[in-house]
Amino acid sequence: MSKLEKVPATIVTGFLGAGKTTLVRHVMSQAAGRRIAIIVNEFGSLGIDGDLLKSCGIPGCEEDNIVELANGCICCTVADDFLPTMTALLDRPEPPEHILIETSGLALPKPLIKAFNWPGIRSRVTVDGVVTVVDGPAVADGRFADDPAAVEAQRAADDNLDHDNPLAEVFEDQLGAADLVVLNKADLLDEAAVAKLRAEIASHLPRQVKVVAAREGALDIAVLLGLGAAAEDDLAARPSHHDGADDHEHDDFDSFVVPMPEAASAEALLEKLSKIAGEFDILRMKGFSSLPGKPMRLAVQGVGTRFRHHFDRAWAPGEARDGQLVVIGQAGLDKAAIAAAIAG
Ligand SMILES: Nc1nc2c(ncn2[C@@H]2O[C@H](COP(=O)(O)OP(=O)(O)OP(=O)(O)O)[C@@H](O)[C@H]2O)c(=O)[nH]1
Repeated sequence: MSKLEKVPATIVTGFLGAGKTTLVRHVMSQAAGRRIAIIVNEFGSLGIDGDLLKSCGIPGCEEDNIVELANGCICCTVADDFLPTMTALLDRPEPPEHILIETSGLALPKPLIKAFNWPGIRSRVTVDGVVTVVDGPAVADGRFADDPAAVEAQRAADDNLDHDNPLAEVFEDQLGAADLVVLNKADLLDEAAVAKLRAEIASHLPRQVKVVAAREGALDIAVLLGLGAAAEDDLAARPSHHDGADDHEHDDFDSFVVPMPEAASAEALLEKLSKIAGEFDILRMKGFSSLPGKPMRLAVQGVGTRFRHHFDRAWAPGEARDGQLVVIGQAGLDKAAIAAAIAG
């Protein structure tokens, strides 16, 4: 790459648990020696996504290549966190050939795209494309849908209101910014459901954007990278519910960390967590636990009531085998009751 060429950056966005980290891992598995740096941003404070990437064993996912921004959503911390991080990456003796930015599941992509117009980086890096990952089954379950009666009632009081569901707003902002939509978790959907979801997603897209179905974010790197969108030059085509607003808040959502006791088995733990997720309508849980006598750490992931686990790495000698779990949901979660249920 000549010094005059801008480094392309791909923004991977999508709601909590849609499969962004899984997709990033898949891209890295196809890097074939290409120098790809990853910036990963999380809403929860444990830095789990970064940890899972670093321990995945794929060449390129070494610690040096991954920068974690765990200080809230990237859309609100662009000036403090994102820009210095970007500058530091570009100033490396061997700058990355491509940069992947995984936003938090609650981040609005537009302020991040706008940041690429800042004088310090505008001439050095460009948004190659915004890839929006969609959790197919969650959309099919109506997670992002409004209650039409509630919207009508609230609209009577507020002309500007267009959603009663805060998830719907984040979902639309993420689709509004997309250059490519990945309809993920197709393994959990039949053909008719995929066709219906394509139509539903298209109804939220402000312009013609390709929608590709995927399992585990497994798409060819040539489909995902090299879109050449220069999204920072094209902001008007990417509507946001927060256009015109100087600032926005994430106070519709809440996140906290609770200790997770040692469980008898992975199956028993997952069954218990899934029940709690349903009971308290929790959106996302992820964390680590220890099993008696097992040398490996158990990583657990929940999206709604759907859970998965794997053993991610050995506990280090002398390391406290303390389990921890990040819980994310809509504001007003009963933290004490959830912590008690997990401890019980
Ligand atoms: N069944 C199924 N599960 C998937 C698929 N892709 C990802 N998952 C699972 O969904 C869960 C969430 O995946 P992640 O890749 O961590 O999602 P994310 O969007 O990075 O999550 P956040 O960073 O918390 O917003 C994990 O348990 C994944 O294994 C898929 O295509 N099918």
